[in-house]
Amino acid sequence: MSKEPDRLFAQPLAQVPDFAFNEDVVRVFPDMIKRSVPGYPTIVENLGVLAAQFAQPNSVLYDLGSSLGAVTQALRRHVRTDGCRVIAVDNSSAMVERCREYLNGQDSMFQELLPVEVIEGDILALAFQPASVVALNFTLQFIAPDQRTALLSRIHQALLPGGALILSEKLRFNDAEEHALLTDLHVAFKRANGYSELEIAQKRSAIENVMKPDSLEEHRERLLQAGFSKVVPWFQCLNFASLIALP
Ligand SMILES: C[S@@+](CC[C@H](N)C(=O)[O-])C[C@H]1O[C@@H](n2cnc3c(N)ncnc32)[C@H](O)[C@@H]1O
Ligand SMILES: O=C(O)C(=O)C[C@]1(C(=O)O)C=C[C@@H](O)C=C1
Repeated sequence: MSKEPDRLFAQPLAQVPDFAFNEDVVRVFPDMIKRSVPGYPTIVENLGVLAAQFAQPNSVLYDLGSSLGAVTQALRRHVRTDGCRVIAVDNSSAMVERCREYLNGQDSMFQELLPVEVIEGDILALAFQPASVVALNFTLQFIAPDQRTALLSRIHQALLPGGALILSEKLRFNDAEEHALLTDLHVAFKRANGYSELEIAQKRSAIENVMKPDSLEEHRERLLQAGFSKVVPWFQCLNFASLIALP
């Protein structure tokens, strides 16, 4: 994985462009996401552990919005169920290209990994195959809010009995005091990871038009509306959380 440090927002920008998963972001993404998302390494590794509990024989495990394939690699490290294969999907060609390189690297280091296919495409236009595990790891927040229920319904329809959707997101909070406290603590987390006030401020304005977090209550309601029977939060660190949704 690239070790290049994220300095994308370190210099003052006359106008901060909307955040995009382009080649510049791809180069620094492993560093960016680890220093920006509290609990990210724990979520990714345990997503593999959880997936191993829900994986059903001869089914697909989806990594939707796979970026560089961190979740796909964790699935391949942990799932041993017969006949499973991973399908990773991302609509950023820069991400997909680098993801394929990293997965080739994983293939050359380990034997008997689950087969994987990386698709460059829009998850909103995907024809889902019967799946036992679907991971949306910090991806739904980048989908237009009015498209989210339809996507989750289609995922629900594809899920096999015994399977699960694992959904990780940045959260907002309906209680203003809770929202302010956890937002401040997230800024402190970024500062402690070496980001300057300028970097934090410019990143915030880059993502505010493209990334729309929901509250835990909104997620729960929407998942139930999409047909899921049970929603179980399994991880929260500051304003970032991960949920298991059962079909
Ligand atoms: C924050 S990143 C996901 C991080 C990744 N899952 C991980 O755990 O390392 C969000 C990803 O979703 C992808 N994405 C956003 N909208 C998408 C869409 N409609 N279809 C496919 N991928 C999408 C972006 O290109 C980006 O790579
Ligand atoms: O809230 C932030 O500042 C973030 O950086 C969050 C977040 C995310 O949750 O995906 C946004 C964009 C980058 O992909 C990395 C992290």
